[in-house]
Amino acid sequence: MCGILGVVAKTPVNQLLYDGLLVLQHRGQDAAGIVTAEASGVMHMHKGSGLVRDVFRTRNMRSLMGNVGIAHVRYPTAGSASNLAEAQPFYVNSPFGIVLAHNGNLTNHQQLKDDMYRSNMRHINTSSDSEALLNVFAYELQKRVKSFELSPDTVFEAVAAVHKRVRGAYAVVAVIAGYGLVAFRDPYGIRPLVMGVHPTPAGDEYLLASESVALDTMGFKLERDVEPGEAVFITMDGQRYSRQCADAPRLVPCIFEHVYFARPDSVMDGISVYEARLNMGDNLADKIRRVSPELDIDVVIPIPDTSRASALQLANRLGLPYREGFIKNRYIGRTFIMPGQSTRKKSVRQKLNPIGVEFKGKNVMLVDDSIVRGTTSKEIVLMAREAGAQKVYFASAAPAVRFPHVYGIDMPTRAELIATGRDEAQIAEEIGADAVFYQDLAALEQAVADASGGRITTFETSCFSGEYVTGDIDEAYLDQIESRRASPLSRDSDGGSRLLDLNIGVAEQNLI
Ligand SMILES: O=P(O)(O)OC[C@H]1O[C@H](OP(=O)(O)OP(=O)(O)O)[C@H](O)[C@@H]1O
Ligand SMILES: NC(=O)CC[C@H](N)C(=O)O
Ligand SMILES: [Mg+2]
Repeated sequence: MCGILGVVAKTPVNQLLYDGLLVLQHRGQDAAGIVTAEASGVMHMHKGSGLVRDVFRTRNMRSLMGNVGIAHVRYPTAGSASNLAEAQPFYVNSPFGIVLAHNGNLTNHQQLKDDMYRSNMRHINTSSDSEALLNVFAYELQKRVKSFELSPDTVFEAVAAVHKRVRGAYAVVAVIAGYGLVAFRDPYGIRPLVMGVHPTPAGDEYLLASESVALDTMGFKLERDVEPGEAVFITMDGQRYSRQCADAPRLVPCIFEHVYFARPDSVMDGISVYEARLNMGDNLADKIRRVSPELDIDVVIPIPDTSRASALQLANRLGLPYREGFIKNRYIGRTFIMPGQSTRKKSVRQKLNPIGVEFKGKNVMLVDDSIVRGTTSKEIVLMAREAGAQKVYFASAAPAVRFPHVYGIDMPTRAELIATGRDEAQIAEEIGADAVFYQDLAALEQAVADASGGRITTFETSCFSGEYVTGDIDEAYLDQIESRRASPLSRDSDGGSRLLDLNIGVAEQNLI
């Protein structure tokens, strides 16, 4: 998952975008970038590999001038990890000059890349699907612009054309130099995008973000979500226009945002992530009581951070004590979104350390939000036993992850998933637990639907169900992404910093 921001303000936006990226850091730790735009049309970019605080220095911030801008934190799903050439935003110089930041993953990006080259004579220089997306948008806009007068209608027609050509998940913010900010969301609204307003004496300012937490902390009031298929165009001087650009939009948001990705203090599509997680805890408790009414649990312990809300509620519902048995090193990032299995494995032990007294001689119920590769659960169960636990049960607030995720979460091969080819008893054995309990999919959907007040009942659940909402994913597609990933030339080895871009600042540590 990535985090995106787009802003049209009345004063310089460099600090606001930097601060906003810091609150979206949990959505991507691989690279970060900001582009600001001046009314004259001049744009400034700085991006680099690593965490937000490592990419931007004071001197870089000073060069980011302008009252309009976009920003991105990357967690790669296409192309390769730690490849500076794929850090976002991307830039293309025609028409007008456009920069774009994308959260999601396009399922037809190879096709798009070919079409761009063969039919539209546009060169895509990286393996990033987002660069392809930018070029599709630029091409469709160029086809429609007649002069230097760019009307909202033309922008919306270009977005409508993008919806027709592009498949998969995309929440997008872009700046058209000298004209304004464009934001749009795919016709299923798989990835989130919220819009906030900040009134000033000089007029309203607008901030679009992946999560509402960025609006809260920047002093913007959450106004609404960008609708699935909708595009919003805000001119440099703050005139706002919006239009539905998809033929058959239908909100089917990604349920994994609520399970793991988003911060609990965010509200997306009107759903409080925190409330959804509390409901998951309730439903998981009911399942445990139903399938193992005699289970002898002394204490419920969360695997920090993400499972805390669900674990707390599960303990309440079962009438059991809840204890913080693992202390998290706050300086280690999220392990699931780190590239490379060996880094992830090492990080679990660096990140979490048990408090002996909570384990010694006890039967513990460990609760996590999800078990994906099993990296965390295997280490944690072992740590609980080493700390003296008698029995170790493990509960997951999400169902077993059995299918690749193709819409912006990096879990593409079935071979990597611990649940592949194993039932619950075998998974328990694999992670060394006495028993494993998974949430049922219907109960997970119910938990999130309840948090929406019953307004939203369908979710993108493919990694649990194998049903892909965009309708273009079949066995052959999954086999193809799996074989590409398994090949020695894929991902990290794609390497090389083929950086062709706006005259930008690049974090210096990457210029070796
Ligand atoms: O089965 P796995 O492949 O290990 O993946 C699942 C684990 O990874 C995530 O934690 P992460 O450390 O990324 O973030 P958190 O601190 O927000 O829980 C998630 O919360 C699970 O704990
Ligand atoms: N996680 C995401 O949203 C990734 C965006 C884009 N597919 C990339 O790999 O850069
Ligand atoms: Mg975790």
